[in-house]
Amino acid sequence: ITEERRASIEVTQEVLAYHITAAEQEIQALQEATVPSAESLHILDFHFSDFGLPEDLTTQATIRMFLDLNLVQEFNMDYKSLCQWVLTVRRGYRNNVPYHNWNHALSTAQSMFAMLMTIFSRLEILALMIATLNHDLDHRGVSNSYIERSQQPLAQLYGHSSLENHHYNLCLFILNNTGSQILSGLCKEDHRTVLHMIKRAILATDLTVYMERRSEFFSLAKKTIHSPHRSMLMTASDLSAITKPWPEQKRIASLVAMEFFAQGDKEKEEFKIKPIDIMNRENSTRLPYMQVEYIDEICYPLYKVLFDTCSPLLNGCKKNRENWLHLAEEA
Ligand SMILES: CCCOc1ccc(S(=O)(=O)N2CCN(C)CC2)cc1-c1nc(CC)cc(=O)[nH]1
Ligand SMILES: [Zn+2]
Repeated sequence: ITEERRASIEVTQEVLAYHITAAEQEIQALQEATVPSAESLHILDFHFSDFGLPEDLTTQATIRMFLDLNLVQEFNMDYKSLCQWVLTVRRGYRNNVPYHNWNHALSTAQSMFAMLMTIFSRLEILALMIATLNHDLDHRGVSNSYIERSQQPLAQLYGHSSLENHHYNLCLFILNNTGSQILSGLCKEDHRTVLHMIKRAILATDLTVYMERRSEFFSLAKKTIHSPHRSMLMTASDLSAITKPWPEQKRIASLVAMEFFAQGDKEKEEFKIKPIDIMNRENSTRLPYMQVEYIDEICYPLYKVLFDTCSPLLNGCKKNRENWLHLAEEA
């Protein structure tokens, strides 16, 4: 695309980054709040759900994770900047999208937090906590293939993994924004390293990339089980809803279905095509069966190789397979 086209799209991103900057009084409220403990927020539990958690507690839970991972002290983060950064990241998600919203970002980060508190280098922990919170920023509730097929600006700018590149770019804008530069305390070397780790981690959440590379992971992971790829931890956190207690998994699956079917509707009316199976609302009776396939093809192999021991994530995933299979047989 032409230079001015690129520039105008980047300006739009800059304007967006400006608009999502948190307001002064909500920054102060968060700054002055007494942040509840990890125990009282249940954020160390693998079965954690943020369903029903009031908005301001979701931002306090994020602050709590950064505090308990000792990231604030160790990387000399200015506390007010951290508050503005969390609030701005939260505003970077669209609350009219059923699944890829702030709740999904927080639950992805909480899964990573629970895994980290129980496996890593300090810089990696910093990178992974920032990456999980920012990994779906400004998601539009449609897939990369939809964006590429409908020639949206993002596709012209990035070509592949358009969404993930956009999520990373916004993450970078917020980290560079005046007042939310939580990495300003790092030395040049660490700063460069952590940005590189964040980029790799966010780009790794593109499920098609995970599907392409997983044979490499699985063979490799066998030998180096103790240093799983950061990107595998990202996917394990991103998909962790499949490991949650059945009521939570059912609730989240219906949000995923809502978003997929909305895209299917858009494809029907805009492209006059029949959407792929999983986005076609006429197939909603096949949902339990699709979830069993999703678990068998994507989730189970991942949790199996990451946590060969019977971990809560692996067990949660196994249990939900049984639940979906039971529903699929009833249908
Ligand atoms: C619940 C509505 C149906 O949900 C699905 C249906 C099919 C498949 S799939 O494995 O066949 N596959 C995945 C890769 N795509 C490229 C092709 C389709 C996955 C899901 C699903 N995805 C997520 C992650 C967003 C969460 C979730 O709970 N379920
Ligand atoms: Zn995600």
